[in-house]
Amino acid sequence: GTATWSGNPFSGVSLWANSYYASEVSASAIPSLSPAMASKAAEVAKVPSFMWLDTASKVPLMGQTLDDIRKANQAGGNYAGIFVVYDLPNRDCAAAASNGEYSVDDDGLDHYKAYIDSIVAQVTNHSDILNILVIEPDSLANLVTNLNDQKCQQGQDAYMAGVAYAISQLNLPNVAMYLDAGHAGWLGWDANIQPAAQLFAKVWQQGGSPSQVRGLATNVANYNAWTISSAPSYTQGDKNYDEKLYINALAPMLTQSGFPAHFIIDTSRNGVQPTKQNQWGDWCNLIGTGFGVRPTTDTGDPLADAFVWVKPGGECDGTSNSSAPRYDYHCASADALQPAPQAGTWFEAYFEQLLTNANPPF
Ligand SMILES: O=[N+]([O-])c1ccc(O[C@@H]2O[C@H](CO)[C@@H](O[C@@H]3O[C@H](CO)[C@@H](O[C@@H]4O[C@H](CO)[C@@H](O)[C@H](O)[C@H]4O)[C@H](O)[C@H]3O)[C@H](O)[C@H]2O)cc1
Ligand SMILES: [Mg+2]
Repeated sequence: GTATWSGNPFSGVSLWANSYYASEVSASAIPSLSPAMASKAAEVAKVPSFMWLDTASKVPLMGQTLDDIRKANQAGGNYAGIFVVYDLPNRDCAAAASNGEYSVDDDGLDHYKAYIDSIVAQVTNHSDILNILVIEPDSLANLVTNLNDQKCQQGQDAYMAGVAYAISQLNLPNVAMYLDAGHAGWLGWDANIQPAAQLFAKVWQQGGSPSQVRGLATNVANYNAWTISSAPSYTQGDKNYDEKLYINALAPMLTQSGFPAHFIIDTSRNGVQPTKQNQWGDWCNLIGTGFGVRPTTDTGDPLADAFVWVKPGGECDGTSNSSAPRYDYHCASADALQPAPQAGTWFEAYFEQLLTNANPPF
């Protein structure tokens, strides 16, 4: 029958650890590790992390993953698929490291709609499986703080229309969605948080106030604590200096704007607190980080549906090679691990850093 959800979509399901990430670990990590570390690495591959659909050509891989899940569920499992929708035109507009395949200058919004349609087809062909989706990391957050950046300014309408299209088309019984909401260090500031709440509510309403949007995802591909006893120095006076403070400040503003939201928080790389950031805005391949709390619904906060691993630990944030395409200077900063390959490709030294520093340990 059709998979459905109500309340917390994470309650009562197991999350799927996809074979794409497991193959990255087994191909690139295991062979170069000591036997002791190799067996720990094999454990990491079993932790469910989100699969990023960062090109249209990745969508068939979503189908293969859903086929794997179907087999496991027919064998008695109750697995949900976990995917990131991530292909807006002018993607990652304020940075260079994760720019995508589509541009507003080249019919990007039409290409994006076709990309969304292909995801809808996969979800529809697997209506027996629950899909939990994070929608477009860094997109709306960039519209809050970076409209001074030309690529963000030019992409603004496509971001709004693209996200509205995505949530209206994916408003299906076997889908639960969380819009990306940056993180405490990005939007938690007094100057940013209210405009952010209004923007999230506006996009949700422009998408038809879809029932299958459960709320927002925070800290995606970032390193903030869920909760920390005192404000680290790099938080520079932002009263929302961790993700728990951020979502508890944001939630009532969203409700006031007519958007009742719950949250998921990316804990894949926040195991070491405080971080070693020189600046809170240092987002690329941060040194000294570790895998954080494993995915769970046991968050201790009614606003937080789950801690999840959205960023697959070991996949790079961006190249440190200044002569390479998509080079972003943040990836050559003093607190960024170098040398680093292209965004999304395997970064073995980073994986080993995360594993060595994991908290809780493997
Ligand atoms: O003292 N004060 O009162 C005060 C007030 C306001 C201040 O300004 C705030 O400062 C913040 C930094 O502290 C800025 O936050 C950074 O913004 C960047 C985008 O511009 C984000 O980068 C993205 O990160 C993603 C992964 O998270 C990457 O996937 C993506 O590629 C990458 O582009 C950083 O995370 C995020 O930390 C805010 O914009 C800025 O408004 C500062 C001080
Ligand atoms: Mg990125």
